[in-house]
Amino acid sequence: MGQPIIQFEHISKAFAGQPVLRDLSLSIEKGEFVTVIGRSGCGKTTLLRLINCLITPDQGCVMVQGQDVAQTDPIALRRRIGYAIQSVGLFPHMTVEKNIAYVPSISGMDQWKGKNRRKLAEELLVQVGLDPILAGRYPRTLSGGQRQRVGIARALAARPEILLMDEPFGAVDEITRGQLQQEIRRIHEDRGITILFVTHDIEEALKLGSRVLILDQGKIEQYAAPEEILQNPATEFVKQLVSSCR
Ligand SMILES: Nc1ncnc2c1ncn2[C@@H]1O[C@H](COP(=O)(O)OP(=O)(O)OP(=O)(O)O)[C@@H](O)[C@H]1O
Repeated sequence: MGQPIIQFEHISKAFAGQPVLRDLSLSIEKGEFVTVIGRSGCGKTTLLRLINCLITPDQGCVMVQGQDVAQTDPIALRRRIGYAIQSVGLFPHMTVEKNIAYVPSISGMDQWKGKNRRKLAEELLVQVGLDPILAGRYPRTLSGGQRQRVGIARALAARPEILLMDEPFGAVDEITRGQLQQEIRRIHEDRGITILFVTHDIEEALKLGSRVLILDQGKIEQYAAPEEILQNPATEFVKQLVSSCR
């Protein structure tokens, strides 16, 4: 095992005096697919946003690829880390192609210049299971599921080594969700990318994760492979969480 790609070292974070994460330490190895689960408000989004420096810890540090994120230019850091969220946040005045090309373009990635841009955007659309013809459309003309997929394509465009996904499949129907799950699995396998994926659904967490991180009250209840969690739940909380999955 090499150096962890992401490390939380004694992280504490409170909002308005309310502790959200308490002295949390965690190492994530390169290439893992970590699913993050816990009750609403337990700090899942906070954990993700500490990685790309959208928020800063009160105590402790977060290391990404061996570098303390507090010492890293946050803009450069965010360009290296894909971020896909439930609300997607596509730019409404830009075509799908331009949305997807946005980060690579502002990062000065040469291969995204000129005619090649359409080709690369179309390739990404195909990877996330969409018809490449959508490249020329505007977000408002897409369905919710299509927008979700474009959001993932956009997060992947700059070929990040880390992809943060915050309930990316929360707003789609069950069939689309199943398809998106397969697609993200395939992308994970093909690219060898490290993924952190927040979900409310324990079955999804166990199905997708190479490791599952279970949080409660700002602490780690268990961080282990799905089989281990099912066979040896570390706490009463984990036992209850997985009780419906046996
Ligand atoms: N910017 C902020 N200002 C104040 N409080 C915040 C802020 N961000 C998060 N919180 C609070 O911190 C706690 C954890 O929030 P977080 O979004 O990390 O939870 P979560 O586990 O992702 O929740 P959910 O599953 O509902 O999305 C919540 O009580 C939330 O209200």
